[in-house]
Amino acid sequence: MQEATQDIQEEGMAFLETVKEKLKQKLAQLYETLLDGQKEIDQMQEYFWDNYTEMDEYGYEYYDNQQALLQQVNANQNTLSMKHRLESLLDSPFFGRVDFLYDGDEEPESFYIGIANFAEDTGRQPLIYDWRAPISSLFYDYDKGNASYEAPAGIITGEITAKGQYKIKKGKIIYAFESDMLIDDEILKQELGSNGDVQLKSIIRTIQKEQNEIIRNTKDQILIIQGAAGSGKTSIALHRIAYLLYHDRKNLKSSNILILSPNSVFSDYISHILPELGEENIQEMSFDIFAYKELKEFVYDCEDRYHQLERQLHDCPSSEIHRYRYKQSFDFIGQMEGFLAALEDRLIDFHDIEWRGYHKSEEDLIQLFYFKFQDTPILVRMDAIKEYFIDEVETSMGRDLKEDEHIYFDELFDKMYQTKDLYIIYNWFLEDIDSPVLPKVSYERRILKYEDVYPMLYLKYRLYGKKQHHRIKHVVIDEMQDYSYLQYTILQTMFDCKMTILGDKAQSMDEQTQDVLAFLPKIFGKQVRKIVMNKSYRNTVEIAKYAAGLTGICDLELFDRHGKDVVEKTFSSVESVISEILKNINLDKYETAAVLARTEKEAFELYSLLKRKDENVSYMDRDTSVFQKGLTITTYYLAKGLEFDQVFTVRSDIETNMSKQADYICATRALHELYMYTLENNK
Ligand SMILES: Nc1ncnc2c1ncn2[C@@H]1O[C@H](COP(=O)(O)OP(=O)(O)OP(=O)(O)O)[C@@H](O)[C@H]1O
Repeated sequence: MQEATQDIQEEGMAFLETVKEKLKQKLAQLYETLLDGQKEIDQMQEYFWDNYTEMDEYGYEYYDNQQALLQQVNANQNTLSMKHRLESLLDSPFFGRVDFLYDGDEEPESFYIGIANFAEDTGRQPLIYDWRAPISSLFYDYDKGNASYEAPAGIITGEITAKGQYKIKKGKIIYAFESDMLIDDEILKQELGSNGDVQLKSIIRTIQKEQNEIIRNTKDQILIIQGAAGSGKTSIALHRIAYLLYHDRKNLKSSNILILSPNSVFSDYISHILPELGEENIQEMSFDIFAYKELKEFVYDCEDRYHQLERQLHDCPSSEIHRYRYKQSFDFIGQMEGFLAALEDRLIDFHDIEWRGYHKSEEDLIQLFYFKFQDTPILVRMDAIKEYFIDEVETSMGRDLKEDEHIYFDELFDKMYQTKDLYIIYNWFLEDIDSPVLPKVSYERRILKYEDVYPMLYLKYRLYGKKQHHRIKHVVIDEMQDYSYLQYTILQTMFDCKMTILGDKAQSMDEQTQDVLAFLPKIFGKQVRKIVMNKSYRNTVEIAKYAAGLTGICDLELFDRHGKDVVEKTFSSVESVISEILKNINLDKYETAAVLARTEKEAFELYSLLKRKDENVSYMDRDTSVFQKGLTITTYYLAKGLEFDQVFTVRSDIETNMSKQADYICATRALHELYMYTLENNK
């Protein structure tokens, strides 16, 4: 073992020098190309300005010049991103090595694995293999001994004769050793023991076997990952995207991927991973913001999920909570479908249409409406009939209609609808099912409660039709437990593509933990594959055990990293809590710490008090878009998905139905130290 490690070290060191040399040569070539490219751009611009006035009257020369310029700018951009990639390779060219003896060969070959492929020239065998290359799976999946990997040509078999792990920083080896295990636990412990960052880290050096299986899964249409807090779900989903982009460059671009993330801070927190892995960043969106934009035409503003949650945290009547839940359920969709089936008769008043001798009788219109155009959504069906009629008229007149004539026809056909206002139609429905109706107010005063946002969006899609988002080929849904049956139904109709859906039922924001796994197969059909991950990596054993005890989770596997015991303390005043936090906070040792409260009001009060003692604290609310280093004060629900070196949970001693989940979410945010503080009588 000693000897083997020495080989790995010495050969690694020699190889490092060779690779660095080649990387430097390649970079020097790139600098030249960049300079030439820039010169070319300058000359093109100069030529353009000198000759602008003389360019031909049809603009062909102008157009050609612009195109040439654009091409050169793009070429420079590509060279620039290649330069960035090679510079980061120069800093740390590889982290793994596998010596593989192909069946039938006499000598093993060494493969070095890094963040990206690097070959001296295109077409030559790589010196460094991208962690996503087929051969690299040997590094993650096997110990020394018999092994195989899936290459484009089929399964390749052989034997791993040696494996090495390296840490290289600024071009120097920090450590190198031979490891006959998958990924040495000591290395993982070091990675996990390091301080938290304001950005989620890339885990390519230490991806675990069960995680690798998910990252490299290209087969399943809908992949659902139910994973314990800190099991690496978000990391895996993002590494999976990087893997899919690498393997299907022809069909999949970063613009074809959409991440539905809970809020802007979370988007910021995960935003740098893909660029770090050599891919472009991808679109992220909160479903609530999307829904709000879709309904903007009918309502002035919409509440988001956090408004609803805050109401629940402030003891709103249970009837209201039941109504909210009911409005997101399967049964509610059924009721709405019943309403829709009978809506046509109530909504439309057919009558004859007459224009300059051209005529459509009521019977004709009914025929067209119920037969010819029956598949067109109701509120745009009259438009289809109008176009049909206009077509007949124009053919017969032998000319196109003028703009004012079109306006006349628009009004004529629109008048047959009682209303096209979704807000009013939704209110008819609420009346029908004996639910409290929305206030009958002008557009500027229409603020939609959260319970009505998705029902109204569903209604909109059924009455106006929905946009198919064909450009999107993969959707990632994080925090899956926080989406309702209705939301998944809408998502299923919007996106007919692959999905990675991940979450943890124990981290539900609602007081009822909902198991979305129970209904997702009903919505997405047989194409669903579910994977459960029970091993938690984020927290120390002490914190993970404490957190598991809060919710009664007993099937959790813990990674063996130890730290301080969890501190539980009760206080009689908020001032004493503040001084205890200030006593224990250690930002000399750590990077990030959080004070997590239950409600917005409580969080803001703690923030104001802490701010008086220390300028360097940040308050995070639902509009915050950047996660800062240092001390952050926020609510438990906004801290979901994030992690901090130290966590101070401040809760009142009044138990509510949501206390358990809130405590669990807070506790599992802590990497190294957890303090659970209780404030008596909420003072
Ligand atoms: N294989 C790994 N190597 C190194 N670190 C890892 C690995 N897997 C997970 N981690 C670390 O564990 C922590 C938790 O990961 P992540 O946030 O992806 O988990 P999660 O399951 O989404 O958590 P939660 O649901 O609690 O928000 C992160 O710090 C991540 O870097």
